[in-house]
Amino acid sequence: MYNNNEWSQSAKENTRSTAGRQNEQNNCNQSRAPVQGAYKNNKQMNAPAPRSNVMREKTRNSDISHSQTVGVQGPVLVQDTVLHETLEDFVFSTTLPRRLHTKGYGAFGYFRTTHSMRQYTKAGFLQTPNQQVPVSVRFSLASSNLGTPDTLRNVRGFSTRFCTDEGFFDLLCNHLPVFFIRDAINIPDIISRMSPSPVNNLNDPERLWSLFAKYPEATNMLMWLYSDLGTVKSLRHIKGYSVNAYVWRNAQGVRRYVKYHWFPVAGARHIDQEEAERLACKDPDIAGRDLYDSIAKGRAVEYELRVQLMNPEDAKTLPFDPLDPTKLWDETQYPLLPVGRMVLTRNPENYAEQVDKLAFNPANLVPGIEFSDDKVLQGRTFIYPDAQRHRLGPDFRNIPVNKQPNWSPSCMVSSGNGRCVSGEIMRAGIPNPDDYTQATQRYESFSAVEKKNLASNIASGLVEAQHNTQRIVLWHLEQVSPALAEAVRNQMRLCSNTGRS
Ligand code: HEM
Repeated sequence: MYNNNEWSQSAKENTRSTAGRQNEQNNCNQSRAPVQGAYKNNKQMNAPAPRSNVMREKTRNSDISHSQTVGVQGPVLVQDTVLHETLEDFVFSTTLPRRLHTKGYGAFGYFRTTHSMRQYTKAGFLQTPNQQVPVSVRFSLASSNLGTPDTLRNVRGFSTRFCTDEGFFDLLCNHLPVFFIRDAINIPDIISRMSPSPVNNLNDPERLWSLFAKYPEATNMLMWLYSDLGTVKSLRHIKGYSVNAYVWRNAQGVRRYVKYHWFPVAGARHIDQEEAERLACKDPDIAGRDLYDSIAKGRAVEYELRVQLMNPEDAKTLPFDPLDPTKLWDETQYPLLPVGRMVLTRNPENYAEQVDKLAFNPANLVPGIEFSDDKVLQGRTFIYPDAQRHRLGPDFRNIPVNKQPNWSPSCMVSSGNGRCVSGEIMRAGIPNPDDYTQATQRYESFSAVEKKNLASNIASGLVEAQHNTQRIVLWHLEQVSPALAEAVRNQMRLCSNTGRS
């Protein structure tokens, strides 16, 4: 039990500890944040009073586990600033959730360059083998709320902050290599179709499947998301893809397009829909727990970084637009070059401060790494800090986990300096959309079991959509492969007959 003096002393210590904790929680300094002291004080403050003291303390003004009242049962005084502060602290203790990628988990460690990339980029941390920089990583579920089960069909986010001598380089990746659309202006529409109905807040298959009906360019993503790669139980076993192409520029000013790929050293693994649904009931946080427990047991979680590089001139001869994020680059034509290895060794000690407040931004680049003209990436360049101003406040860059020494807007890397670009201003689609070729290649690469699962995964959702939406989606599938469309139709009949979806 605290008397007044003890309490105010404790409160002061607590405030000090919190400030200290924040300062020490710049994830990049890799020190273990000494947070225990702060928690201990919190625990002491919240600990129930020993029973023998309760009656005696009831009559005292110093008992901060009770509101200030007139008499024992009397009304609570508005002047009770202790009560007011306590409740305000509680109400304002959380930040707003992310608009996308809401549910997530964090881990920290380091990235070591294994192969010099000097030939391709002047980025300081990629010049010499064995250079090492601290990293912060957040894994997430793209379309989620805080209660979304980890295993359900979804895109997983895989964001890494490299804390380099030249500033933060944020590499935001997804676990699937292609995206739904090729122009950022369509994002609000597709996110709204993936979200619960505004009428009743329930998931509505018609909304989701109307997305695949409306956007033919999403057909390639459909092949990836509705294969068993869309269901995952361990983040230690996912790949990561930048999806968008960026630009690397070397010291001589030569520009190359680059796509990033993470490979889990423990191997890539996924599960099927049935297993995903079973695990969603058993442990909705299974992927986060698996990550945390592995690191807590001292088992490092590792990924290898590789890149594909392309001469921008190739865009003139390729059958598709290499800056279209609904497309992959052929790995035989653009081989994966090893760059380095990331090792995650440390769990967060305070998720709210160290992970939730991380403000990843595809515009956090370092000299030698720039944007390409990919229309989705260009749309992303300013919306992340806008979202973070709203979510974390206008001072989000000064939150310890986001703070870079001597940062000012002039530290941002502006892409494309020196390029000469001209043309008529317009709103137009790309000349070579080619929405189905890669989807067909993907489908043809599947084994018999993978083809069967894809058809049944699509059918179990599509069967719930309206007839016209089903008709259009089946038409897109027909363009991919008549055999796939037929398999989905058969599965849908089966679902309707058995009343199972
Ligand atoms: C125009 C298209 C897109 C828009 C408008 C958009 C917007 C956003 C926004 C607003 C957030 C939340 C930011 C925050 O509050 O901190 C977010 C998070 C994220 N986005 Fe995007 N996004 C787009 C496309 C993509 C693509 C193509 C990728 C693929 C790599 C991607 C990967 C991520 C990841 C991994 C996160 C989670 C970051 C974290 O863990 O904090 N996004 N996005």
